[in-house]
Amino acid sequence: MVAPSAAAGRDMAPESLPLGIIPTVDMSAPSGRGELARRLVRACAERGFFKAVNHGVPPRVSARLDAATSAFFARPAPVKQAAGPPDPLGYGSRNIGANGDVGELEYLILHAQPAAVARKAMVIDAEDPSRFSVAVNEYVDAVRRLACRVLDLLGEGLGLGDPTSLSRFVSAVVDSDSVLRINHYPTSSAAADVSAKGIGFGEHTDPQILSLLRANDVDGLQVLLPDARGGSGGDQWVQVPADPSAFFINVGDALQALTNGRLVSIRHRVMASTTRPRLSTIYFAAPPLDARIAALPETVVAGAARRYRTFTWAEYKKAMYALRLSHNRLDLFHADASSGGSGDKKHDI
Ligand SMILES: C=C1C[C@]23C[C@@]1(O)CC[C@H]2[C@@]12CC[C@H](O)[C@@](C)(C(=O)O1)[C@H]2[C@@H]3C(=O)O
Ligand SMILES: O=C(O)CCC(=O)C(=O)O
Ligand SMILES: [Fe+2]
Repeated sequence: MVAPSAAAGRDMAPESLPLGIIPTVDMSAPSGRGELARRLVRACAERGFFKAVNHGVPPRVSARLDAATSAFFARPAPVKQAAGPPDPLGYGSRNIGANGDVGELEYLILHAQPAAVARKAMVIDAEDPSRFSVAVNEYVDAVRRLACRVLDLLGEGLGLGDPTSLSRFVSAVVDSDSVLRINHYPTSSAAADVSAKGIGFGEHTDPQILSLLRANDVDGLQVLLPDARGGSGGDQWVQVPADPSAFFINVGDALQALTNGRLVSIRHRVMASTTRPRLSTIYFAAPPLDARIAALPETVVAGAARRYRTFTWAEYKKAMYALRLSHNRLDLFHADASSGGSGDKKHDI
């Protein structure tokens, strides 16, 4: 499918979003907190995705992390391989997950928790492990704060009785199951293995609550937007123009379930660049393993059915690791799906 270019993002107008426009949200709230909360809800309900500017993560914190991760990817292959294979955390190359997915990239997945980062840093930067740990922990702190702020605003915009109900899932430091992933896409060449077919990272939704992505100035990220005309043209892959100063934030499967489908987990992918390498860093804000994921009562419209059965994050992860990248894994937890279903076929939205 050919990817049309998205129009340059602008701060959103109050009416509904034109197709192809990447919603851009100014997190400094020039129009007030209430308006910011409404804009975030609309972006996450209509697109499942937005570009955050003036987000408050200090540029020096991002620059320090980028320097540390770029230095790692520049090291000889055997040094990098010592931090792998991904189990599922650690260094990996070309293989994504354990079920046969491949992409034109190498990556590092870290448990976003200080003790785990310190252990991995001993292999990643044996010369000065604390240099790596400090860069990662500072970044994780800043981006976790941003995730909580977005979730609190979404809680307000959704009219939750306790607006912190969403951020509380991801605010823990020690019990956190959040992960930091750094993807390095070298330039793809004609000689690249045909099995990856120019795909940097194949289409998927993110399983967690919220994903916060920052990348260098190399394009490649695409999001799948629904056909506005309602049928004939089909969904469209839309290119997201690169902006290294912004965060691209998307709803994950768990947040879709927590809001009974009101906020949507968007499908996205990365196309490999033929000209310059892409470096992206994604913080996946996740609940603790024993957290119960069930639609918050305020998101279940009166008389409507609950779309998903209750599950723990550990249960969801088990299912996710057993499946291919492109699988629509939330379907397995649909209330109508086999066991555990309510039998009520009515949909609330
Ligand atoms: C094929 C897979 C890779 C993945 C685990 C999975 O079995 C299905 C979900 C994939 C994904 C996508 C978002 C994140 O990049 C990721 C770290 C995650 O949490 O789910 C990856 C997993 C991975 O690469 O291990
Ligand atoms: O590397 C990117 O830009 C996005 C990758 C992605 O979607 C992911 O790792 O889940
Ligand atoms: Fe993703």
